[in-house]
Amino acid sequence: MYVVTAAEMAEIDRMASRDYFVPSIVLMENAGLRVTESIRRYFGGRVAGKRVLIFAGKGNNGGDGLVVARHLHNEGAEVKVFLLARPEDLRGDPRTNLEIYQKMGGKIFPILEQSHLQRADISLLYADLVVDAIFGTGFKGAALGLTGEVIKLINNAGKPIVAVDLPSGLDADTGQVHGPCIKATWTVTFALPKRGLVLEPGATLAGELEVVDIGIPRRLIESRNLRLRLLTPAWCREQLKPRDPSSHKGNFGHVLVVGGSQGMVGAVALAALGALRAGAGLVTAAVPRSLQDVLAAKTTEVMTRGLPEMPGGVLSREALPYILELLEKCTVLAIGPGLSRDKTTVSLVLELLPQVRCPVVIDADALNALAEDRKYLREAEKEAVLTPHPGEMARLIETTTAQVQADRLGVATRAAQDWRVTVVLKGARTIIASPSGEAFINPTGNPGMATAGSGDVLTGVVAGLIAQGLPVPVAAALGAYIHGAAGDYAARTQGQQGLVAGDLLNYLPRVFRKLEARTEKTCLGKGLPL
Ligand SMILES: NC(=O)C1=CN([C@@H]2O[C@H](COP(=O)(O)OP(=O)(O)OC[C@H]3O[C@@H](n4cnc5c(N)ncnc54)[C@H](O)[C@@H]3O)[C@@H](O)[C@H]2O)[C@H](O)CC1
Ligand SMILES: [K+]
Repeated sequence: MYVVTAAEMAEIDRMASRDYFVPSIVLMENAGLRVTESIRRYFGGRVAGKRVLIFAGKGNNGGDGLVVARHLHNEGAEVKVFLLARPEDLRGDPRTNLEIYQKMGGKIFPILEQSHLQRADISLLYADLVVDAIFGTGFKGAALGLTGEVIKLINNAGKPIVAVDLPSGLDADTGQVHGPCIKATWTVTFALPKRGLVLEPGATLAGELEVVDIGIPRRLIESRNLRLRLLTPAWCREQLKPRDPSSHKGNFGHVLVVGGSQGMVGAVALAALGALRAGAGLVTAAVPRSLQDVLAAKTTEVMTRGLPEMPGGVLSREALPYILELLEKCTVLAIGPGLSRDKTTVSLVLELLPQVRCPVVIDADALNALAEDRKYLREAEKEAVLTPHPGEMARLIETTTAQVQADRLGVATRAAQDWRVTVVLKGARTIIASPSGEAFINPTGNPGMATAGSGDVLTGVVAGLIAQGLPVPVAAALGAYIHGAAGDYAARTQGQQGLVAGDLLNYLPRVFRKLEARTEKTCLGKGLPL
């Protein structure tokens, strides 16, 4: 499902009217009807007698709200519209809908000064539902003054809130807030999700996300060369091909995992088992020689190799020829889990990577090695996936973690295009950016996954999918979705607090089964329904 900026949505809106002759008031009517339908479902099919407050701004978002008011009024709901503008300030479609609603006897209450807040406050006490139609994609900056007061009043009333198109106060493009913002129970957004609805904190402020069709021609949307998508079960299912009955393990690739150091062999085990759980045919894990037996004991199905090491149990430069020889039989390399930041290991990584001829997944301490010398990133021809968390990303681009988090999408897409790699910027709503400029936002995952080893499992899953022949950016996006969905599954079954990385390995097969079963309805924002 494509995700758009406010400007992209406005352009699509304009073209729907200008080039496809869809009158804007028809789009507004459809938008209002879809919100009304959602509200009717929320009330179990009947709105008669329900007390619904609609807070409307002066723009088209407010216009949508007036359409909702009209239909709910017609169906017998007790509707009050609080208008955050003078009626004469409304123009065009919003004005038309205001006049229709008033003509039908609908009630309008102005909120133009502090004294008007009291009536709103009292009405909120008795409300069954609040409709937020104050601001949509036209919002900029921060909701100050009276408007900010109204948003806080609504949030503090403790009533269910449905946001029209966007929670008011949210930046439609970044998902950031710079002032008061509606905390919606759910959001009904039109045509396509806006970026701010699928990036934190916007994704949380939006509540459950419902994307509704308002009659914008599909051909128009497809003609827009949109580059950002929200990962959905439907998209993931399309990437998973059923297995040929005559397949054998050689058909599903061979992953080589290189990593480990004294005290950090578990990371390699998690990555190697993640690759197997993702469906790789064979997995070899190569670690410092003194750790090989420990690793073998932890990973029955994984082939293990001991490599030359330094005192203290880190890989030495002598490991290079051994790794290159192992790579001759492998389809993909995953390097980094548990490697350590020892300077010998750093020089090994920097010498090895330019010689790797197969796709490579670079994680953890291998990323930190690249932060010491970006020559490989800048110059080498490669098929690589980098899987940094925000701190590793900050080191790679020599900035702060806060700056990475302030523009996750921009940072990931720029790095992917500058270095011609696929970047998986981990964190809430992982971003997957490809060298071609295409990007994905992953809606699955939860804070329970902020636990040691979770990233190692992801590294293995991505490598395991590449091993089976998926294009590198697709494997990275699919891997992120499935990894997060396994975490959602685990959290729903056993809670977030006690979740450990090994649990993800146990839930991966169930996520694949649900996707393969092709029975899942498409859902947004909350991973796979269970
Ligand atoms: N295809 C579609 O998606 C359709 C969308 N519709 C709705 O239209 C809005 C966008 O409408 P627009 O008039 O451009 O903007 P808003 O309604 O969001 O109103 C903004 C309004 O408020 C003023 N404003 C902006 N920032 C601030 C601020 N910080 N403080 C105070 N006031 C502010 C600004 O001047 C505008 O006047 C979209 O979200 C949908 O709900 C169509 O109805 C149907 C098709
Ligand atoms: K709104």
